Amino acid sequence: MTEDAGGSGGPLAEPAPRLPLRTVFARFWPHTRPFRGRMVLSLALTAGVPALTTASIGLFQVLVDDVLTPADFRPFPMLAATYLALTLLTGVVSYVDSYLSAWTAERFVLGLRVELFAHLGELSAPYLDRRPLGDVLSRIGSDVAEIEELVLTGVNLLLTYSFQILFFTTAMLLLDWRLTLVALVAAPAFLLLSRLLSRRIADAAREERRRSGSIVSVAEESLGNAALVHAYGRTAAETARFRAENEAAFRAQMRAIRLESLFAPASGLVQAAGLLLVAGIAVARLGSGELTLGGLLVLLAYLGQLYAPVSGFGNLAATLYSACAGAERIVEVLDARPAVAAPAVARPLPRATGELALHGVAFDYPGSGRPALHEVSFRVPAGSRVAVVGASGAGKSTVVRLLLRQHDPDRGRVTLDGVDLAQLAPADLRAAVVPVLQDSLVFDATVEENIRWARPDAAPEEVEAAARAADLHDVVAALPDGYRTRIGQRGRMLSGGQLRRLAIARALVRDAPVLLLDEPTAGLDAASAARVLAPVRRLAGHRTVVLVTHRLVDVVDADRIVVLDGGRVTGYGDHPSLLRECPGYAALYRLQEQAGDAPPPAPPVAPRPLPARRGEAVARTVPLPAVAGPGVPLPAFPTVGAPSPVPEPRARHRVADTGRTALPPARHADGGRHRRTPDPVR
Ligand SMILES: Nc1ncnc2c1ncn2[C@@H]1O[C@H](COP(=O)(O)OP(=O)(O)OP(=O)(O)O)[C@@H](O)[C@H]1O
Repeated sequence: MTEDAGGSGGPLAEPAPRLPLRTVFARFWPHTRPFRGRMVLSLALTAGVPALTTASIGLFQVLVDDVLTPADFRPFPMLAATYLALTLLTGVVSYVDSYLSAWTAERFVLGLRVELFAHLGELSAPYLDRRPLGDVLSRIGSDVAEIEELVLTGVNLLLTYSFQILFFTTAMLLLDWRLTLVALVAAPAFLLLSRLLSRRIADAAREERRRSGSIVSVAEESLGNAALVHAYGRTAAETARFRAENEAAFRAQMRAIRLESLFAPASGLVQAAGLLLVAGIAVARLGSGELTLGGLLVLLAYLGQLYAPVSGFGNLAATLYSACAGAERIVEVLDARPAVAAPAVARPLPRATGELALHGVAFDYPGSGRPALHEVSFRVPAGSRVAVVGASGAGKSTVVRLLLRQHDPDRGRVTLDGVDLAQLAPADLRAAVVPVLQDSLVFDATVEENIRWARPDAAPEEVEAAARAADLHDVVAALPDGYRTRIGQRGRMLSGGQLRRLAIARALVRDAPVLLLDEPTAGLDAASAARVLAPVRRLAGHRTVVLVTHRLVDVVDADRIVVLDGGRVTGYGDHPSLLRECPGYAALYRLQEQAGDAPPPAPPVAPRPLPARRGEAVARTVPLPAVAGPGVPLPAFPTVGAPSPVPEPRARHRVADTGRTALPPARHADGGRHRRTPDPVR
């Protein structure tokens, strides 16, 4: 959060790179392809209106010269009928034109908005994490509409003005070409004026668009954190921050309006000078009989009509440059590429067994300048429960992000069933690895809809089975409408622990071979934590479970524990062996014990029956296969309590990036017959 309560800091939203108008136009013009037929029709109608107006004005010359001047009223009924018919036709044409233009404009905006939304979805978490959400929402909302101003309304106005100028100038030239040329000397003055003002208006518009993004960002951030703001009595400071953004937007808007408002009186002056010049010369020509009174009146009427589109051209430039400021913000989003790319040719993986491994993985967050992971290697055999532990900032969540392929490692490989994640089709990876994220994100929908969201074709019995497996069924049964109960914004109907279990039920219904839990017990008391972990324990043998946590008491019974410290693996083994041989782990455990983190109740040994994974009749058990494929070969790996399929190596802890042995093998009173800790990679 920016400390900008006094409005001294900059806006939350970053400025978008500037682009020439031409580039922006060329970028979005292809988006009009589906509407080109309607655009051509609209264009014909656009030309029709000034043509009909020109004819209506022409009737006045006939009225003055053939009816009023000679006081002969015989042609009048015919003239009146023609005028009425023209007016009616103009009305019909402009009605159809307005409807068609609005339809095309709205459809264009709709298509672009949906494309932008889908693209943001593809960019996903790492992109959105770096930007204020409010600014992104403001781009989806108002900035998209600006592009329509540029591409459709802009083109429409450009053509309307061109047709008007063409028809009125032709009619004037036919009436008196010399006077018409005099009248047109004012045109360059309009263009010069527009050139002078439009770029300044564009700068003001850019600042205004950016500040609009910041206003929504501050509102979203403050209202989203309303509980925190109230609890700390920061309402006034947040209001001041909101006001500061609004004041800045107001200043930018007023600057644009000042410049735009200058245009009207300045162009009025140019217009008046042109009209007076023409009127003076015309009166002289009237006196000499070179021009009829009807001709003079109609010429002046045409001239009045002509200046509107000429000055409209000037205004249009300003409108287009303002719209360009919004469009630049959309181009910036559309040009952003996902942090990871799908492979051109994916390796098929219809049904993964669920073996995961990191092979010498190093990773820096873009722009952070310091590595988050150094040469991390460990293996999670299919069907096992492996915990990744470590102090805050050790790199646990980074491991989760790499396992979900939100980022690719800078060095090394992350594999599923021996296949590099980068070679898998995104759909195969998502089908195989399902996360339960740190924040229990839920939708304002019913319990059933929230669980089924992970697999829309899940039958009601499958939803209930997942809820039972996640120890949620009894809670749901006690709700007013059972599974049909709406849980409200951010699931306020449920407690933190119940929300975690809902998130686990949602993951279970997905029926994926790998379940990835990121800090599932964070912020919960011991009893709630135990209820969240119990369903996870019951998954033993059914699915691969990777449990990331800083609470060691939660994972004492895990098959294997990976200890991370400063982005390095400093220990790998089961709890008893790590207690003996990994001093960092032992110290952390003792610290948590002293802090009163009681170990959870003993895990139930017999797993409750779970909904069997589709296509799997029997739960997998040891022995577990070794990681296949190129890179560091990983050995078969014993499950706690099961006989080891291979002779265990000598216990040791490797500092993973150097291969140096951190500790000598521990000597024990039992003559060294203690459980040995397998190395993460060998
Ligand atoms: N998006 C990011 N951009 C830059 N650096 C990051 C980002 N996320 C994490 N880091 C850095 O990477 C390192 C590892 O962070 P990570 O979130 O993986 O730790 P963690 O073990 O999950 O911590 P915690 O238990 O507090 O969640 C930290 O130094 C952190 O500052």
